[in-house]
Amino acid sequence: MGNDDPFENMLAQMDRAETYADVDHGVFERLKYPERTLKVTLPVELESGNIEVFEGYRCQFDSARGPFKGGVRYHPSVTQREVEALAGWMTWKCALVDLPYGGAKGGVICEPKDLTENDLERLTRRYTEGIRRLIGPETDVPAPDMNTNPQTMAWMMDTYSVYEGYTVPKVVTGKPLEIGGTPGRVAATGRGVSIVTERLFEYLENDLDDATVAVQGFGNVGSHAARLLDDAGARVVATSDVTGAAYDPDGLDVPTLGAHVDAGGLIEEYTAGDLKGTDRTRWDEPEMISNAELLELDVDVLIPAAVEGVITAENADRVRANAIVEAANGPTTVAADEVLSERDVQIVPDILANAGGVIVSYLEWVQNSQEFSWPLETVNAELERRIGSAFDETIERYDQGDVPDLRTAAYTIALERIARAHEYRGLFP
Ligand SMILES: NC(=O)C1=CN([C@@H]2O[C@H](COP(=O)(O)OP(=O)(O)OC[C@H]3O[C@@H](n4cnc5c(N)ncnc54)[C@H](OP(=O)(O)O)[C@@H]3O)[C@@H](O)[C@H]2O)C=CC1
Ligand SMILES: O=C(O)CCC(=O)C(=O)O
Repeated sequence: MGNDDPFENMLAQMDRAETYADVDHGVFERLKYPERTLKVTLPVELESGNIEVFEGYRCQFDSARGPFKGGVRYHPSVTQREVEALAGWMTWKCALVDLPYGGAKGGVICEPKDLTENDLERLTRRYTEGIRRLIGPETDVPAPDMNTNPQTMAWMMDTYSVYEGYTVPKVVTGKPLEIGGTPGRVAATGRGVSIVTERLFEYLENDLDDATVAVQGFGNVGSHAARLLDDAGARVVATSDVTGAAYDPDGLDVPTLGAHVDAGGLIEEYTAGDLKGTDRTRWDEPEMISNAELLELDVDVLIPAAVEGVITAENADRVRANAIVEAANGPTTVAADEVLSERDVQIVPDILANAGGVIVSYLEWVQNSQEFSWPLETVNAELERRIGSAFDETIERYDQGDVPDLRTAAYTIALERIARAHEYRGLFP
C-alpha cells in the first residue's frame, strides 16, 4: 500500500496509532483532512524569453496549536497529495516537539536544475504573490525544504514585505543572517538528526565510535548529518545524490566530499576523481553504487535524507541496517514498517528525527519577535534540549510496552496533544 501516495501512507500511520492514542474518534477523523489547500498557477517569463506556466500549492493542515508552519519544496515530482501529506507530518512534528505551531507545507512543480538564478527569483516572487493571502507572521510561516534555501526565503520575505509596505522578517524562517535569520538554521535539521542518532545509540547501549552509517541524499540535511556524525566518530561509508552513491567500506572522506558538493560537484564526479572547488587530496577510494543498493548496505544505521517512499514492502526484507533514522519526510511505507518492526529494526521516525529544522525555525521566529539575536551556542543548546526532550518522551512512551514501535509512540504523543487543543478550543467559532 501507499508506496507512491504519501498521503495514504500518512493516513495508514495514523490508523496504526489510533488504537493506542487517547483521542476521541470524531476528533481523530477530523485530523485526516487538511483545513485548506490553495493551488496557484504561476506564469513566469524565463531568462530565455519563453513564458512557462508552473503550478504551486500551499496546504494548511491544522492550526489548533498555533500558526501554520512548514517548508516550501521545489521538485518535479511535487503533487497536491504529497504537499498535503507533508503538511500533515509538519502538524504531528510541531506537536511532538511541543512548538506552538500547527502544520503546513508548500510546493512548486519545477526542475530547479533547468532554471537560472533569475528564473528562480521570478518563480519565487510569483509563488509568494500567489499564496500571499494565506501566509503571514502570525498565520502561516514558510521555511526552506528540498531545493529551497536562505536566498529563496529572502525573495519570499521581500515580496511579502513589498505588498505590506514595510519589512516583515517574521513571515518566513530560514532567512539569511543579514535580514533576520538565526545562526544555526542551515545546519539545524542535520544537527538534529545527528543528536537523535547519538541518543539512539545510548538507548541501545551501542558505541557510535566507528559505527557504520549510510546516508541517502547529500543535500542540506544529509550533508550536515554526515559531517556531524563523522565528527562524532562514526564511519560514513556511503552517501548519494540523484547520480548515484559513493561507497567505501573503510569510510568516506566526508570533509573533502562536502567541499566538492558545496562547489556544485556531483557524486559521480567525486567517485571518478574529478574534484570541484577543493585542493584537498581525498583519502577514500569509493566505488559507485546505486541509490537502491545504498539502502541495502550492511550498516549500523541507515539515514534516508532525500525523498519519501524509498523503503517499501518490496525492499524492506533486504534492508540490513540495525537502525534507521528518518532524516527525510516519509521515507518508509507502513507496509515496510511492519516488516522492519517484526525484525526489531529500530526506526526513529521523521517527525522526531528531522524536527531540528523547525525547532530552530521557531527560535528564529522568537528572535524576530524580540527584535534580538542569540549567539550560535545558545541556539544549538536550545535545539539539543528540545529535541532531546522529545526523544526521551518518545522512548518513555515506547518503553511502556504497548505500542509496537517508536513511530507509533511519537504519533500517540503528537495526536493526543493536538486533540486536547481541539477539545479545549471546541469545534465551532
Ligand atoms: N531542509 C530542511 O530543513 C528540512 C528537510 N527535511 C526533509 O529532508 C529531505 C531532504 O531535504 P533537503 O536536504 O533540504 O533537500 P536538498 O534539496 O538540499 O537535498 C536533497 C538531496 O536528495 C537527493 N535526491 C533528490 N531526489 C532524489 C531521488 N529521487 N533519489 C535519491 N536522491 C535524491 C538530492 O540529489 P541532487 O542534489 O542530485 O538533486 C540531494 O542530495 C526531504 O525529505 C525534506 O522534506 C525535513 C526537515 C527539514
Ligand atoms: O523550518 C520549518 O519551518 C519547516 C521545515 C520543514 O519543512 C520540515 O520540517 O519538513
